Order: sequence, then C-alpha cells, then structure tokens
Amino acid sequence: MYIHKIKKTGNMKVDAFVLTDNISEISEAIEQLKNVASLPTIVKAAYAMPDIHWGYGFPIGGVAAFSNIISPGGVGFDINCGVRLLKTQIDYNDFKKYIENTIKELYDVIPVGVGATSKKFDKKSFKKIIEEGAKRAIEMGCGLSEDLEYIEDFGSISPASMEDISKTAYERGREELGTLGAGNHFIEIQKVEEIYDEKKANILGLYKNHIVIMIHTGSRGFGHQIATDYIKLMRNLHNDLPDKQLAYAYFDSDLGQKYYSAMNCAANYAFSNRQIITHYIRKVFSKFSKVEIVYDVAHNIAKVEKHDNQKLIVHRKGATRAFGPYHPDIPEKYKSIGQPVLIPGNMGTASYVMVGTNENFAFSSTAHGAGRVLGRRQALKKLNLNQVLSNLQKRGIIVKSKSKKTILEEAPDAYKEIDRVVEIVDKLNLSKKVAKLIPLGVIKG
Ligand SMILES: Nc1nc2c(ncn2[C@@H]2O[C@H](COP(=O)(O)O)[C@@H](O)[C@H]2O)c(=O)[nH]1
Ligand SMILES: [Mn+2]
Ligand SMILES: [Mn+2]
Repeated sequence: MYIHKIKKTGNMKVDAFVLTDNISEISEAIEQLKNVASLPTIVKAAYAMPDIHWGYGFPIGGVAAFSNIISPGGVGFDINCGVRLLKTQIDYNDFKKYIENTIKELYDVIPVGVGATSKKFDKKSFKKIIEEGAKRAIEMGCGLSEDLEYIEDFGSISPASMEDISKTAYERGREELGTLGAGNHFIEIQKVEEIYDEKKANILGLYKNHIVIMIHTGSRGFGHQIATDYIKLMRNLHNDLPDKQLAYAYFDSDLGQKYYSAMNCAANYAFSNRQIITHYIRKVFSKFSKVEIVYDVAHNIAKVEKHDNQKLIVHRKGATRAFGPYHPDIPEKYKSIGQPVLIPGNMGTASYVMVGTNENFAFSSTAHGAGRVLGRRQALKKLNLNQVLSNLQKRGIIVKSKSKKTILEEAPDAYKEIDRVVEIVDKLNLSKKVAKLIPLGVIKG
C-alpha cells in the first residue's frame, strides 16, 4: 500500500521505490529519482522515503548506493545536516514557568541567523576539528568525553584532510563554527508527550513529561562551499548526465577520493558544530539539570558501508541511517534496541524518536523529517504571518527568530504531516516509534 515500484525503463539501470501514501504529491521528485536510478554503478534500486520532495539533482528523502561513484548532489549542500537530541531530568510542570526566559537566554548566547559568526578558531584548532571531529571540540572545552559514544560515527569520520578544502571554504568555515544558521535550522525545547515503547524509552532515558532539547543544524557555509567547489570540478566530467546537477566522480578516482575527504571534513565540522551548541545549551540549563546526549544523527551524507557483503557508497540525502539491534556501529548502551533515529516534524506539532530495525530494504535507512509540501516562495505567497503566529500562540509555543520571513517559510503548513510520515516508516518496519515530542519553545535562524 505504501510501496510504489517504478519499473526500470529508458536509461534507468535499476528499479526505483517510492514509499508514500500519496504518489500524486511528488511528481517532480519522482523524475529526479528516476534520474538517480540511471547513474552508473547503482546497486539494487533507488529509494525515496515518505518525506521525499524536490532537491538539487537528487530528491530530498532519497537513498541510493553505488559500488563506485560519489555525487555531491546526492549528499546536498548542507553536508551532515543532522539532528541531536539532548535529555534533561526536568519535569514539564516544574519548568513551564521558565520556558520563555530560557528561550531568550539561549537566543542570546547562541549565534543565530544568516551571517551570524562565532569566535574565530585559529588555523591549527580548525584543522584538528575538521580532520578529527567532535572529540577535538570536546578537548577544546566544549563537552564531555562520554558525549562521543552518543554521536553517529562517534563524531569523527575519516579520511578527512584539510588539504582537500579550498581557502574560501576555510575562511567561511572558521567564522561560522558554533552557529545555528537560518531557515530550517532550529533549537527547540520539547516535552516528551507520549511513549510508544516503554522498555526502549527507558534505555534511551526518555520519560513522559520530561524536557528534551532538539538541535537541527549542519556544516554551515563550510559544507556549502565544499559542495560548490566540487560540483564545479565534476560538472564537465561526464557528458551523458540526465541532469547536470547529478555530477559525480568515480569513487576510486583522484577527484572522487578528494571529494570524499572534503565531505568528511564537513561532516566532522557539523558534528563539532552541534557539539559546541550543546556546550552553550548546557551552560544555560546548568541551573536546572544536567544535560546528556540521547543521540546525534547525520541526514545528508555519503558513507562507505557494507551491505550483503558488498562495500557500497550509500548516499542518504534527507534520509537517516537506521541500523538495527546489535549492529557493530551503534553504542553499547543501545545495542539491544537499535540505533536511535531522530525525526523532526515542524515547529507547531511534533517530532519523533524512533529506533532502527534489521530491515535492510533501503540500505538500513528511514525518513529524516516531514518534508516540505510548500517551497519557500510558495509558503510566503500562500500563508499568512499573523495566522501562523496566532496558531502557535494558541498552542502555547514560544518562537524566537531573526526573521519574520523565516517563520512564514518554515510554518507548520509548509511541511507534510509528520504523523503520516512516521506512520509509514513504522508500518514498513524501516524504524519503530519510541516517543513523540511536542514543541514548547523554538529558536529559528
Ligand atoms: N520540530 C521542528 N521540526 C522542523 C522545524 N523546521 C523544520 N523541521 C523539520 O526538520 C526537517 C529537516 O529537514 P531539512 O531537509 O530541512 O534538513 C524538515 O523536513 C521538517 O520536517 C522546526 O522548527 N521544528
Ligand atoms: Mn541543513
Ligand atoms: Mn537538515
């Protein structure tokens, strides 16, 4: 009912599968998925998660694995955009009178919005961070060594060499490390509203009515510059592309390896960015509770993984890795329940915590969000700011943003219904529901 198969036709090398309950909503993105299915060395099939929508080259919500290519369009401009969930020991009833003030304090300490900058890291520290990831940010005073256990890839991916990034990427990157960014990026104070699986929730340390904090951000201008630089270098490599935006390099070529290394630098940067923001959040919350990481997931990345005994370059663009129980790459504490999966919905309704399963249908992948139904421009045209603000206010949600335009572009009605998306991946057993989180206060760029 939810699995739509698009049989291989024309230049497609494999079939494509779209997981959705409304195939008519997404025709443009389906054409993009068919293009992905026509790329060389693609294995098994191209997949689209239920949050699929149009993206640069590859659709957002797309998953594809190749034996020997890597494509920046299959990763996205915000390399390792991802989500981190923090837990506290605070009960909602004790905290509700502090929400407004806490949002204000967070807004004051965390650089937010377009062009926001942070303290500049010197070149040596910056190199350490991009080559080795979150552990270096922690050594520089931004966190606890035990945090690393709860970050995908333990916060560090290699090979990653500063030699493979441009001067412009370095300059953009060093100014923006430790900043939230704008638009879809957010910090949200949430309440655990509902638990679907008590045993798993206990292992994750999630309890009904407790306060949690969700961070959504990525590699800022640094990742964007790396994507831009390498797309330029790959643009004219192959002249039989179904879409120019699907530029790629063979993974075992010099350029393929250089992009892989540069992309990993951006991934390490993003893990560190979320780590530095965690450090700021801990400072603000220190008067209430300790703050621990539940997990941190990447949802725009290409990774080398083994599936059915084959080494593949798995591209997840707006999709989340969802390894099942006892996979060697998940933390000891979560071994029996599977990898935590964090799926933000929108600033007005809900977000979800799920866990991965041993279902390998789409290379152990699941959704990454609700996915847009309205593009930014459409949202500005169709939605009304006062209406959006009044709806949020009625639900008691406090919003702080640098820009009114962002609130409109990111309004709940600009996104698909998160409950629907989560229901589909749960029913298909790609990941299973553990807890529902509802927003109390949100900071948008
Ligand atoms: N809980 C919130 N979720 C949000 C908000 N703004 C966006 N979103 C969701 O995040 C995903 C992330 O997708 P990306 O491709 O833009 O990285 C998006 O699909 C939405 O479902 C928010 O303010 N709060
Ligand atoms: Mn992003
Ligand atoms: Mn994202």
